[in-house]
Amino acid sequence: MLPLMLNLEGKPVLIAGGGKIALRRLRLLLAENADITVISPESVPEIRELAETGAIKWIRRKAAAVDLPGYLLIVAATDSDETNRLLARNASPLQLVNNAGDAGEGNTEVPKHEKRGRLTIAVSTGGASPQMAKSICSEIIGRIDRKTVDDLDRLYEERAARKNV
Ligand SMILES: C[C@@]1(CC(=O)O)c2cc3[nH]c(cc4nc(cc5[nH]c(cc(n2)[C@H]1CCC(=O)O)[C@@](C)(CC(=O)O)[C@@H]5CCC(=O)O)C(CC(=O)O)=C4CCC(=O)O)c(CCC(=O)O)c3CC(=O)O
Ligand SMILES: NC(=O)C1=CN([C@@H]2O[C@H](COP(=O)(O)OP(=O)(O)OC[C@H]3O[C@@H](n4cnc5c(N)ncnc54)[C@H](O)[C@@H]3O)[C@@H](O)[C@H]2O)C=CC1
Repeated sequence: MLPLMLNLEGKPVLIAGGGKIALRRLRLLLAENADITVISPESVPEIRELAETGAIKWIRRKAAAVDLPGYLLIVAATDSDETNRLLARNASPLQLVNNAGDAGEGNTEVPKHEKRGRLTIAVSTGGASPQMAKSICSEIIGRIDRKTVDDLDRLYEERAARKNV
C-alpha cells in the first residue's frame, strides 16, 4: 500500500458507527477540518456533543448503501461486520474506504501517526500488529527534539521565500 498525505480540509467524510473506534477516527478527521457526517443509531457522548455544537452532523439511524454517494472518504466503524462489509462493497471504486473491522475489505488504512509541527511520523505494520505500530511510532517521535521541530519551521519559511522569488 502507498502512504499518502491527504488534504481533507472541507471534504465530505462519512463515518458509519458512533462507538469508540468511530470517535477515534472522528478526532483525527476533525483535526484535519473535514466535513464530517456520522450515521449511527447510538453514539458515545462526545459525538452527540460535537453534533449539538454543529462541529459535525449526526444522522441518528443505521447506515445503508444509499448513504454512500458524495463522500470522498468512508469510514465503516460499526460493530456489525455485515454492515461494514456492505458499505465497503457498495462504495464506488473511486471512493476511499476504511473498514475498521477488516482492513482488507477497504482500500484505505489509517497508520499510527504523531505530528510535531510540520513533521509527521506514520507507522504501519501492514496489519501485523497495531500495538507494535504504536510502540515503534512512539519510539521514533520520542527521539525528535524541540530544536528539530523549530529547525523545520525555519527551513519551511526559508524554502517558501525562495520559491516565491
Ligand atoms: C489497518 C489498521 C487501521 C485501520 O483501521 O485502517 C487497523 C486495523 C485493525 N485493528 C484491529 C484491532 C485493534 N487495533 C487496535 C489499536 C490501533 N490500531 C491502529 C491501527 C490499525 N488498525 C491499522 C493498521 C496498523 C498497522 O498495521 O500497523 C492504531 C495503531 C492506530 C489507530 O487505529 O488510530 C491503534 C493503536 C492504539 C492507539 O493509538 O491508541 C487495538 C487496541 C486498541 O484499540 O486499543 C485493537 C484490538 C486488539 C488487536 O486486535 O490487536 C482490527 C481487528 C478488529 C476486530 O477483529 O474486531 C483491525 C482490522 C484488521 O486487522 O483488518
Ligand atoms: N481499526 C482499529 O483500530 C480497531 C477496529 N475495531 C473494530 O471497529 C469496529 C467498531 O468497534 P467499536 O467502536 O469498539 O464498537 P462500539 O460497540 O463501541 O460501537 C459500535 C457503533 O456502531 C453503531 N452501529 C451498529 N450498527 C450500525 C449500522 N447498521 N449503521 C450505523 N451504525 C451502526 C452503534 O450504534 C455503535 O455506535 C468493530 O468492527 C471492531 O472490531 C476494534 C478495535 C480497533
